Formats: sequence, structure tokens, C-alpha cells
Amino acid sequence: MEFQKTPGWLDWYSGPSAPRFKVPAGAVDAHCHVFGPGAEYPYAAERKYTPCDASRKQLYALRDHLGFARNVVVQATCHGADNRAMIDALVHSDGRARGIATVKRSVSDAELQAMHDCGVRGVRFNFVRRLVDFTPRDELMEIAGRIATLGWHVVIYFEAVDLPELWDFFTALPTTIVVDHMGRPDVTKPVNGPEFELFMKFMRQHPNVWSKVSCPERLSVAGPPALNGEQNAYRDVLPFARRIVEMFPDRVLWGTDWPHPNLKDHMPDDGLLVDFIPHIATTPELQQKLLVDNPMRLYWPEVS
Ligand SMILES: O=C(O)c1cc(C(=O)O)oc(=O)c1
Repeated sequence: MEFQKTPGWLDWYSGPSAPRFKVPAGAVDAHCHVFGPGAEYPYAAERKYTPCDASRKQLYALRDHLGFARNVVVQATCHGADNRAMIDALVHSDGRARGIATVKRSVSDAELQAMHDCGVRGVRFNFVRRLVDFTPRDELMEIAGRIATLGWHVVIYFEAVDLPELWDFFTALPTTIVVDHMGRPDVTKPVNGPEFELFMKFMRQHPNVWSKVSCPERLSVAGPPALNGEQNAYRDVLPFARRIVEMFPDRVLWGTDWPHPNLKDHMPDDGLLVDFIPHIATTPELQQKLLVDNPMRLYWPEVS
């Protein structure tokens, strides 16, 4: 099938620089995606965008280039609940990738078990309206109850303004919860203001809540972008990410978010995104937890 990319689509950055920051041995890129290729794994009819292709081979070449050992491949919304491209990436990873799926209530226990055997360890619930249509909460809660028995967790994607309304649902979930991209704070608001404080309270009061400190390129308003050798990119995001890492060093994960769906302004150089890490996890101990110990505990407990 032939797909036309969404107008204005920015393709992932080819030829990323070699990071100056050397990630610790065994580091995990805990948030990345594959797109298609569309000719092999068609994009879902219900998708809200049509991306460029981004194959598992290209993902694993990036992994090696950046010095990472493992990936967590998160089902992208452009594939809906058709997890084949993500699963194909897992089964061709030599055990070096785990996955997060999107499932419907109609998924069978046998299908869930088959996904588990391929390396899936969680499901993603998405509340960002530009990406997905609404799914009733009772349906999501039913799915959460079923995947809990497999030892999986729930990954949630939402925007900071929506946290008050989602709070009761999130805090009723029976599993570990992993928040995508720090709950998308508005970084033009103060780091100690009420909106971000609510997110900190969410993590403080609920020890089952983890956060990915990812996507500065999405959240930054003032930049400067991770391009042209910039070693101090996205300074406005730093206080938010740093506060989460310092307050909850054992419940944070980091990921590239490659191939960076839906960026409108610029496409970052992934090598420079890696150079952002020591600005948010400022000691070797924090870096080891963020990049190795935490993701290994969650995704490869049998190894760590
Ligand atoms: O902000 C986004 O546009 C976005 C989209 C997706 C997806 O379409 O799955 O995943 C992400 O992590 C971020």
C-alpha cells in the first residue's frame, strides 16, 4: 500500500552526530517507536497522522550508533491496535527489545500471552486528543485488570492540564504506571507552580508511578534546538526534568522518542539529545539509575 505523509511531516534526522556523553554500559532507550514500513505493516485506518517509514533496522542502527544496548519499543498511535510492526521489531532484536502494546477490550488471553512471549510488558493508554479517539474508562480499566495478571504495566500519555480530570482514574489503576514525557508540563509556567506541583504530588503520593524524562524537543518553547552541535539545548525543560530525576531517582526512565512523530518546528539530532542527559541526571549514580538500573528492573527483571 502507498501512503502519503501528513503535509509538513518532518522526517527523522539522518546522520546523527556521535554523542559526546558516553552512556553507561547496558543503557536502555526506554521510549522509541517503529513506523511500518507502510508497505509491509500498513498504517491504521483510524490514525490521526501518516508518518515517514522508520524501520526496526533503522532503529537498531541508531541504538548502536548512540551506544545503547537495549530498546523499549512503544506502539505508535499511527498503527492503532495493530501491533505487528512493533512485535516484528521485538522478535528481531535478539532479546534486546521489550514492547508496549495498544490493545482493545476484544483482545483474547491467548493473544496477550503470545505478545508476552515476544517481549511485550505493558499497554499504552493515550489521552492526547490530537492522537486518538476517546476510549471509555471502564474499557481501559478492564484491560488494566487483565494485563496486571501478566505482570505488565500501563503507560499513560496525557497533557498536564488534563491531570486533575484524569487523577481518579489513574490512581485507581492496579499496576505500575509509567508516564510518557513527564506528563507534558507547560514549561512556560513555573517549576514550583501549581500545575507541575500536582504532577510531583502524583508521583510523591503514588509509589507505583514512574516518569519518562523524555521529549525536551517537544516540550521546549525557548530552545535552543539540539542541532548544529548545540551542547546546551532546551534549557527551559531542564528544571522540570532535573526535579523529577532528583526527587524520584528510582522511578525515572529516558528515551529518544525516535523517530519523533509530529514535530512541527525542527527535527533534533539524536546524538545531541543524548548529550542532554547529563544536564538532567547530573551524577554518574543518577545516570546509572536512569539509563540502566531502572529500565532493567522494569523490563528485564530476570537479568538485573
Ligand atoms: O506527541 C506526539 O505526537 C507523540 C505521538 C506518539 C504516537 O503517535 O504514538 O507517541 C509519542 O510518544 C508522542
